[in-house]
Amino acid sequence: MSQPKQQPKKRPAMHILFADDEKNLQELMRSELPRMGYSVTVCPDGLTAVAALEKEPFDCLLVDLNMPGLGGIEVIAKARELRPEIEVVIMTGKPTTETAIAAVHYQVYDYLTKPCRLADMAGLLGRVAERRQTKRQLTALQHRLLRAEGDSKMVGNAKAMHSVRTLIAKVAPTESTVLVRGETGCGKELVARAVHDSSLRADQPLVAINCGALPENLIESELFGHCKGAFTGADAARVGLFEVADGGTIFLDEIGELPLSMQAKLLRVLETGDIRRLGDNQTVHVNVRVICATHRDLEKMVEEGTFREDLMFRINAFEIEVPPLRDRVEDIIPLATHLLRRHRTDGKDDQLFSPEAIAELKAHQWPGNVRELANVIEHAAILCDSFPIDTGNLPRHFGKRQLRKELRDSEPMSLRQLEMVAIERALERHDGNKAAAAEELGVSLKTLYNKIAAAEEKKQAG
Ligand SMILES: Nc1ncnc2c1ncn2[C@@H]1O[C@H](COP(=O)(O)OP(=O)(O)OP(=O)(O)O)[C@@H](O)[C@H]1O
Repeated sequence: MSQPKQQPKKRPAMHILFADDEKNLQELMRSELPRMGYSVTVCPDGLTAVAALEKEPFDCLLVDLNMPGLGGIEVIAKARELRPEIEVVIMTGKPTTETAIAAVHYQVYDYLTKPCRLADMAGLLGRVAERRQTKRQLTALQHRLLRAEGDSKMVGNAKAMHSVRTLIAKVAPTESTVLVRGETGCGKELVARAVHDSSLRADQPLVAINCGALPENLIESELFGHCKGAFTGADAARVGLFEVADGGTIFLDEIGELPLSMQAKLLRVLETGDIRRLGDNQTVHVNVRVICATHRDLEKMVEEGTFREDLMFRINAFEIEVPPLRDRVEDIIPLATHLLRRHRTDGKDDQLFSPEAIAELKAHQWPGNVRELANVIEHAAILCDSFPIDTGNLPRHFGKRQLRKELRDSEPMSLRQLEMVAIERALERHDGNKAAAAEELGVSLKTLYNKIAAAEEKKQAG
């Protein structure tokens, strides 16, 4: 006969540490808290509570302030030290200013005045549990984001990136609006994050929005929010991203894609700091630092009448130009290694790519910059069973596409001429460094010298 399936044991919604010297309350909590769906450890005094905190983690500390020996505030101070993530709820007979100040200091979530009704306690603990759940979800989301987008670490030491790093360091601690320019996928958002992370607002939110990704009618409500009923479909009020970013930074990516009507509204907000939710006639003042980015030629757009000149002057007070990846060839392999680590942890850093794969990666022109490199590396990480990654693991036709396009667009050439084009390109990319060019081309330094000498001879002869 088959055994009836055992139901998996339901995990309690929270593990609570209850500390109070009143015996009848201890008994009550021992029976009532599990009935509310929580597990509980009951302690009769402060010292026992601290010992329990040292032994195991808890979600919530429910603590009486007036206990003999170690008082509630001391227990809370110790809890913050041992378990910084714990939520604290105070129980007190008569709240005083001192306890209120201590509560703020130790980030106490809320308090219950004794004698309290069980229903009030259940309501409060329900809110604490929700808060724990939200925090857990936030951590999970941050983890997913980290896997998808990587951390904010800027990899690469190429000379072309030195001025970018210097500019970030200079502008970050100021309140200046920053315009990050550069081709698509070259790391503009990463630069914006670096500015925010090194600024005085680093512990406040950085909110990013892609101005090109939303239809015109949605972007205003996304940026400034709306009231209930402001337009068809606005079933509930919504806070805009400027309000979410209050105290922090807003990153307006692809600012060049912002429709003209929105440009005027954005300019007003940048000048006054006042925003108005759609459908509202009240304004709200926000304190937000603005960083914009674009791959478009804003000056040309101004000439063509598609971008407001006054807005351009407002946002380009300080510019950072991120160089394309093809101008920092020496960063390609360190970047590829860094990007590969998003997917694979095995293999030694210096044995992840074969010399041929390295040559192909370095020779590619990377029109999609680091984002394109990230995609190529993700593809290779999936295909490669064991390291090193070889050319066969790179996407099909990778590297050849660019050459084919150049060949299509060029005059007819001999093979020797074609070889020289490749050599000249490699030398250009490596600032004339022949050893680096030879490595990229997959030939020895001697062969490279021979080929250059032969080409010179031919030129002089004819
Ligand atoms: N120097 C770098 N070091 C590490 N990772 C980088 C670097 N530059 C770019 N990346 C990574 O490449 C990807 C693209 O970068 P990012 O989104 O910052 O580019 P972007 O210029 O803002 O792109 P778009 O033009 O599409 O908005 C991201 O995953 C980012 O983490």
